[in-house]
Amino acid sequence: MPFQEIKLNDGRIIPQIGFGTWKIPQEKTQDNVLTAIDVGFDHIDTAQVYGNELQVGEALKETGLKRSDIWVTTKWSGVAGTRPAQAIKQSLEKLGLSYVDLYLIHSPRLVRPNILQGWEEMQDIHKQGLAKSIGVSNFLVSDLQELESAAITPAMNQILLHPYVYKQTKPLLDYCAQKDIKIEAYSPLIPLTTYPGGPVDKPVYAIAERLGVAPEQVLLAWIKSKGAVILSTSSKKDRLERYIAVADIDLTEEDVEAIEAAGAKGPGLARFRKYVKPLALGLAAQAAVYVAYKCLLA
Ligand SMILES: NC(=O)c1ccc[n+]([C@@H]2O[C@H](COP(=O)([O-])OP(=O)(O)OC[C@H]3O[C@@H](n4cnc5c(N)ncnc54)[C@H](O)[C@@H]3O)[C@@H](O)[C@H]2O)c1
Ligand SMILES: OCCc1c[nH]c2ccccc12
Repeated sequence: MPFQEIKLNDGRIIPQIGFGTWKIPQEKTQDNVLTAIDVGFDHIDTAQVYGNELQVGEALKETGLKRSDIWVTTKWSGVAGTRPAQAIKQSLEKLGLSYVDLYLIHSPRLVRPNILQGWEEMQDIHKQGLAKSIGVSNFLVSDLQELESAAITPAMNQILLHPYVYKQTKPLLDYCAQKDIKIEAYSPLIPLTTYPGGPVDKPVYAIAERLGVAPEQVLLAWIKSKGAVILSTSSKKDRLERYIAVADIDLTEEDVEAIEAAGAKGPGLARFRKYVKPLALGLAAQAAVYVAYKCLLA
């Protein structure tokens, strides 16, 4: 099955595979983005904190693509204490765009404990037309529940998704499906990049051999089977071509189940999740403020 047209809850259609730009050095970003577009990517994912929006913008300018032919996502990351209203203007300036397709709150840490208030700032950006769609990233069910009374339901939750975290993430996936919040899967290749030799390798390599494809393609096809948007990256053209070719790779139900059964035997969320829990320093600071307050009252 080719990549699906994923329809967001605001009616817009997002391409199912996107090229991620995290950790790409500024001096390589323009070239890497041009290569990605050259092999067929029409969706680029960046963020305020990646520090390469200017170079993404240069690449977009160089392609001469019509604005409607490319999907651009960026994120408010709270760099230098910026709030969304200021951050989006800076991002658009760097990207050389008048709007982004999708604007995300990069982490719930940026808006806790006043999640709804932070989201209302995103709604203002949407109202002004600076972002055609708005969403969140790394949000838990408890974070999303805070937004149930909001005027706009987030269109997207961009999250860590790979077979080692699937079972524990399933309640979040189910909640998002129920609220029509679509999922973007980041770091889908972690079983190969960070945890090679783990239990998922066996089914992934066996399926890859049977289908005559590469193991990374099997992992991306597994994400595709979940109806999520795939975010991946590489500086290598041949790898990017393989990612795009996942459009033509379909796993059987047995393949999907074998990958998930092996994933459930792996290390789970505690090993891989980074951008969700409150910062340890934040908690320590909160505790210190509380103690100081109690001392003042005493
Ligand atoms: N919202 C967030 O908090 C968040 C967090 C992480 C990533 N992201 C986004 O998602 C994008 C993709 O994330 P990622 O870079 O972690 O993705 P990923 O898991 O797809 O890893 C990509 C890496 O895997 C390597 N790779 C490909 N095939 C391989 C193989 N067979 N063996 C070993 N390595 C192989 C590639 O060369 C590349 O370096 C990012 O660039 C960013 O845009 C967002
Ligand atoms: O998106 C990639 C991971 C990441 C890098 N810096 C961050 C700041 C906030 C949330 C996530 C990230």
